[in-house]
This record gives sequence, C-alpha cells and structure tokens, in this order.
Amino acid sequence: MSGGLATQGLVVEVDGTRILHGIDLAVPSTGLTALVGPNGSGKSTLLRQLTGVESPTAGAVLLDGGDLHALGRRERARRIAVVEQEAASELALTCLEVALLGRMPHQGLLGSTSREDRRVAEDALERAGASAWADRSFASLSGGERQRVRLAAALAQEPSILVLDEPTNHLDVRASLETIALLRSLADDGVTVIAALHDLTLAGWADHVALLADGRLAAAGPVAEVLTAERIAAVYDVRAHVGPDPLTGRLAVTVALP
Ligand SMILES: Nc1ncnc2c1ncn2[C@@H]1O[C@H](COP(=O)(O)OP(=O)(O)OP(=O)(O)O)[C@@H](O)[C@H]1O
Repeated sequence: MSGGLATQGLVVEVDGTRILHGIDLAVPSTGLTALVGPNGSGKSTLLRQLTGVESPTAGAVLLDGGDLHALGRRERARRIAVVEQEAASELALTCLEVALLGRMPHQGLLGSTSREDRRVAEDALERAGASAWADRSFASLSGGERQRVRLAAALAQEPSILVLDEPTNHLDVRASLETIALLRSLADDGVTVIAALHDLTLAGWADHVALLADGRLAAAGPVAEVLTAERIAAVYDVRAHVGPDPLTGRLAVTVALP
C-alpha cells in the first residue's frame, strides 16, 4: 500500500521565529527519500510536520490529497510510523514490549495483545536484526542496538508511510548500510519512506534526495541531480567532491573545509 504525502506552502514559526519558509515537497511514494541539510536547517521540524504531531503556522500537509491534521491521532498512527529520538517510557520495557508498542494503533480500545500482534512484533524484531534481544530490557541495550529495536517498533506498526529522523545515528558502518538496505526493501514493498540523514554518501544509497537549507527546500529530485559538488559546497560551505565510489560504483561525497 502506498501513500501520497506532500506539503504545500508549509510555514512553521516557533516563538515568533520562522523555521520553515514555505516548503512545497511531494514525498515520492516509490523508493527511499533522504532528507539532508546542515544542522538547524529544519529537517526535524519538517519531519514532525510530516507525521502530523505538530501543526503548521501556515500551509498544509496533505495525505492522499486530504489535510493530514484532519485525521484523528489513531488513524494517523495506523498510516504513519515514526522513528525519532527515544522516549523515556521505553526504558522500563523489554525489547519485545517496545516492538509491541507499534501494534497499539491496530489494537482494540482495551489494548489487549493478540497472538497476531505478537507474531508481527517478533517478525519486526527479526527484520530489524534485533530478535536476539527480545527478552532483554531495552534500557540495557547499546545506542545502536536500541536504534534497531525502535525501528522494529515502527515496522510492527505496518505503516504505509515511514518517517525516520537520523535512523543511522549510533550505528556502525555495516549496521548503517544494513538499515539503508532494510529501508530500501520496505520501499520496494510499497512503503513510502523518508529519512533524515547526515552522511551524504549514505544518502547516496537513497533514490531521491530533498535538501534543506535555512528552512527552505534548496533542491529535491533524483540523488545524482540533487547531490552535486557545487550545491553541496554552497549549502554546507565546504569544498566538495562527488564521484563514483571505487568499491561500490555508487555516488560518494567527500568534503573539506574551504
Ligand atoms: N523554540 C524555538 N525557538 C527558536 N528557534 C527554534 C526553536 N525550536 C527550534 N528552533 C530552531 O529551528 C531550527 C531548525 O531546527 P531543526 O531541529 O528542525 O533542525 P535540523 O535540521 O533537524 O538540525 P540538526 O541537523 O542539528 O538535527 C534550528 O535553528 C533551531 O535552533
């Protein structure tokens, strides 16, 4: 199932400060989209808008052409899963219980866990490479291990749209690539996936890139069209080189201070 997620003239102001200046972005419903941009450019703010947890100052977020904010919280949660900074409430749970949190939007009002919920949560842990820790306390995991379990909770939600804020944070080089491969396979399965990433070479594994600069959309489109050396140099104020990586043949970005 695919979902059409887009913003129209999206403006966000916080305490009188304008953070997003009228963003028009259609998140491609096929393939993996990387959201990149310097620190403070507005990535997390934009992602919070795309998940509907915060309302815009002006403009709109559209889901399948309708106003996302008109949907109830539970209905939104059935459609959109989010992986962001961890919540304190997760710390008291086992990893399986954290994964089961993803089933909540699909459960009845009493929230009882069915055999099917448990199966989906266990599958999600397996897919995220976290099943070995199912019975461990979430608090006892390393940062990278927690990241995988939080991804499993999002998978257990069986969303049509998956929004991730720096999903490779804390992950080692191999685990980062495995996460990107998992996100790509979800996209292949028809899930709309958008992930904020800092590593531009990692972003090169995506299909599409949206580049934010100072709260504005500097560019959006296929990876090779957006991640050019000139644009990276201008937006990040660095010297940049973009070329095929000798190992993978894929786009690799190297940068140096001016
Ligand atoms: N309450 C606030 N008042 C003023 N400015 C704010 C407030 N909250 C956020 N901002 C600013 O909004 C801008 C965008 O923040 P956001 O977290 O969206 O950026 P980001 O691109 O995700 O950054 P990073 O890469 O560092 O995580 C930042 O400059 C931040 O300081």
